[in-house]
Amino acid sequence: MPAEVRIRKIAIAAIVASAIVAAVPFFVSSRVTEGVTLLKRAADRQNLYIDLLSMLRDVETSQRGFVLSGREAFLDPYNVALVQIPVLKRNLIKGAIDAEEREALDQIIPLTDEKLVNAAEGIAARRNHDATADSAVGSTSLGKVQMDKLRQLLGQQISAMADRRNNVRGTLIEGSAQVAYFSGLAAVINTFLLGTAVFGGRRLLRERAKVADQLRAAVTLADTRNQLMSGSARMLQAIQSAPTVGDTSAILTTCLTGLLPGVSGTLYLYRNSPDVLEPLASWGSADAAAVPIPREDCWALRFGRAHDHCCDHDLRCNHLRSETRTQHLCLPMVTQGAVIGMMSVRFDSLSTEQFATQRELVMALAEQVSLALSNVQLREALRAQSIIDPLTDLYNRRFLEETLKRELARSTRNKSSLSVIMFDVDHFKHLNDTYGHDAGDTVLKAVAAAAKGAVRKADIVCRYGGEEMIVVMPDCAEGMAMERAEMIRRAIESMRTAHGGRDMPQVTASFGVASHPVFGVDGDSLVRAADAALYVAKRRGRNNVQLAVEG
Ligand SMILES: Nc1nc2c(ncn2[C@@H]2O[C@H](COP(=O)(O)OP(=O)(O)OP(=O)(O)O)[C@@H](O)[C@H]2O)c(=O)[nH]1
Repeated sequence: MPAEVRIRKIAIAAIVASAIVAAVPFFVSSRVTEGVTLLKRAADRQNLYIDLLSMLRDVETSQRGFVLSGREAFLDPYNVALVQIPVLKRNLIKGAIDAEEREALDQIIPLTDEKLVNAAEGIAARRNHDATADSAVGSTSLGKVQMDKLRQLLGQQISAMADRRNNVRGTLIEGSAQVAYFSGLAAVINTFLLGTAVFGGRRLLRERAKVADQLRAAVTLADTRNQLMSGSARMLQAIQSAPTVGDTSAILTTCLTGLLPGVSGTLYLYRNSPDVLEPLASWGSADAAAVPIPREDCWALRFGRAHDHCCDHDLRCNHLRSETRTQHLCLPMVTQGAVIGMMSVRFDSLSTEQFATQRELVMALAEQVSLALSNVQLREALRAQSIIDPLTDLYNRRFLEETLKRELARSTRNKSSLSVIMFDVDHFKHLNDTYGHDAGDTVLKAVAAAAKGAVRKADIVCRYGGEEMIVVMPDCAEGMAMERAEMIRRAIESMRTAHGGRDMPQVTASFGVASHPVFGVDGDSLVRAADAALYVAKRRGRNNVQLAVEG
């Protein structure tokens, strides 16, 4: 039964029961009221009988005093009684309580009248004769007999009224006890019903508050999930658009801090070695200067599955040895069956419920981030393959052409200079023919490395084709380019190589230098000018640097 219906039923029962219980004392108390009226009536009647008796005594005493003394003053109480007794009689007759009393009154009233007549006769006789007149004395004697009878009858009524009062008083005490009992009972029952209704109401309110809390929590959870979904979608989109894996570092730090409140961590990737994890990004309160960690330092990578560090009994990874007792999770980052890295996560002061939710979220995010990062890695690799010459590790000709075009445009825009150095290994055919093609390859690699080592970071060293190489030097005028070419020449001349356990002979190279805009305004004309200068260098005995001729 729904709680509301239950409460409504209890409330109706409480109202009905209170009405019934309240009516009981009312009925009981009406009986008490009736008893009080009876009590008062019995008391009034008792007083009437007492008064009548008292008046009759006055009549008796007055009469006797007057008969004996003949003094009128003795008749004062008699005269008062003559006025009062008729009133008393009327009241007694009018208010007779029951047949029994009426029967008694039937004796008392006539006897009272007779007594008054007797007294009047005695008094009259005394007035007419002297004090010793027989009639006066005789009436006094009769009066005494009458008085004795009246005293007896009135005494009986006074006692009867006293008994009646006692009975009514007993009934009243009993009624009061009943009123007290029922009032107490009513109070107890009402308190119980009221308590039940209040308790039920409170329970209902609590249940309602609980449901409201659950609803609020569900809405908050849905909001949080929506925010998470849109936040993680934004992060993944940003990762996908990053040109290199290195560029995803800042994206991960920013986005993961926002997406995972109360969670800190570091994301590691295998980059240059399959045995060493290199930190890519840290977020939250994790150490931003995380260091590379050997693969075997992490149990998650050894087991190939998520590894929790929740209590002292969990195996603790070496890379977490300095961490105190917070909850940790190490998570291999797997994509298409291959482990590309590891996420080490710390949960800062989360409740058990929050921990479970955040852990689930971290697992889901790690999976998505793994996929996105592996896409970036793949794209980076493909891109590198398409622009990097696999033998010398220099940029290839395609990249050179693109770069030259872009750099020339920038140079024109900025009105800055740009130089191109073209160089070619001398007598390379002879070296190939003498030591073999593989030995030639070794020398080419060494020449490329020497050239790269002799130029600035901003300069772009490319393999133009065969044993020909070009260096594009942005913001570099011809004088500086000549110097730089000379440095490369000396670096090649002084390098020592070996192949197949045999020392290779010293190699040299010839150089042609051309600068923009003096020797050419576009890439082709600039390269042609450098090539022409290189040709001059070859003709002038090789192993030298020549500046292009203004054309
Ligand atoms: N080992 C090797 N040889 C290459 C490669 N590319 C081109 N060559 C060779 O480089 C040689 C270039 O020879 P040439 O153009 O005659 O020039 P050279 O022998 O260096 O003579 P000069 O340039 O006049 O000093 C050819 O024998 C090519 O086969 C390469 O990738 N590896």
